[in-house]
Amino acid sequence: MTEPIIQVRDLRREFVVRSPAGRLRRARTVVAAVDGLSFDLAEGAAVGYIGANGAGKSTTIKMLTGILVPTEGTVRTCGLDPVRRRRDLARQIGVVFGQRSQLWWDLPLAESFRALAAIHRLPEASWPVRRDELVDRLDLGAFLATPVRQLSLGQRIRGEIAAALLHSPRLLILDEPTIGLDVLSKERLRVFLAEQRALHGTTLLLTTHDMDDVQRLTDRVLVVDHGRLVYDGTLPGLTAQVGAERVMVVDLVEPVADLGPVDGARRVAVESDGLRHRFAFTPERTTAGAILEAVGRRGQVRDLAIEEPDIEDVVRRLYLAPSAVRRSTDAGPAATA
Ligand SMILES: Nc1ncnc2c1ncn2[C@@H]1O[C@H](COP(=O)(O)OP(=O)(O)OP(=O)(O)O)[C@@H](O)[C@H]1O
Repeated sequence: MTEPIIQVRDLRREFVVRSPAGRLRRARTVVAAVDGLSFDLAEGAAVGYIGANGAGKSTTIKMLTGILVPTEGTVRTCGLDPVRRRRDLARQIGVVFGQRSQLWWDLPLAESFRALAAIHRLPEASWPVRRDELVDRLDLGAFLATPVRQLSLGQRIRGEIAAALLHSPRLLILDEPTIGLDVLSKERLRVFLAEQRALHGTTLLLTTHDMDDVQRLTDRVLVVDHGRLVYDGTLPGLTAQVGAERVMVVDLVEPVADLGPVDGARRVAVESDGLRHRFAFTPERTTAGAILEAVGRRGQVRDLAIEEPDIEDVVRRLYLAPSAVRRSTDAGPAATA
């Protein structure tokens, strides 16, 4: 069997936090941001790493990429110890932190790409081809001469992703890549990432608070809570386990005040004087197709959309029922309880 591209065993990272205790004294508390984490990622996988604020996601990613030293446990990324072999690892991975730039703030984007090509020692004969592909697919042509600090958030994130993929890494790690982007920019980014994965087989590890990112881009979900893994499995498995509902939004051509009961679905709202109807459902009870068929018998459907449950809501439900969820449905090491 080939070695996992990421292997994490009993990983722990502590931080010392000092807080005021009385007028002159400061109390010293040790916080375990990551607390006994174990998992494997196979090459080619696409994994969503999710959890509430402060759950330990960024700390894990920093250890996977060699930025932070673990307090205990082991990490191997691309078969390497990330701290000792950080330079070698940098040639095999691409990392994007949505809220922090890795580009040169005062350099035009094109110069940042050139600098990265030099750092990674990419062959002069081939790297411009890759750059042009990325510039084309990410629609960056108009901004190549613009200093990074003058780019909009959406333009900058596209630039960051192009920079992270310039050296065709085996593993792409994205920390909140769509944060702050508008709906259209998010969508374009997801299409691009899915396409890159299909073309190059790049392994993807993604932290996000956006359920649509997870749904569109990943096939496995790891949920972390207080630095511990509390779920390892598929997204449908996770939403089913916590009973989270999807919502189907149906717009009609002509208003209908009451569409009547729809088997397996719960009517959430009727809006715009009967033009828009919302139905909540779980895949165990019915399907989007069955709801559409039932609605179509009573009115003419103009448009529809499915709203996924909110990640924060799913995670909250998961935390509320911890005993039910501490299991692993994927191959590989069981989630640590
Ligand atoms: N340098 C640090 N010093 C002290 N505490 C830290 C440090 N970095 C992280 N922490 C703490 O560790 C915990 C985990 O933080 P981390 O940033 O990994 O969470 P996260 O899951 O990425 O959160 P978010 O979704 O808000 O980005 C938090 O309680 C945080 O306050």
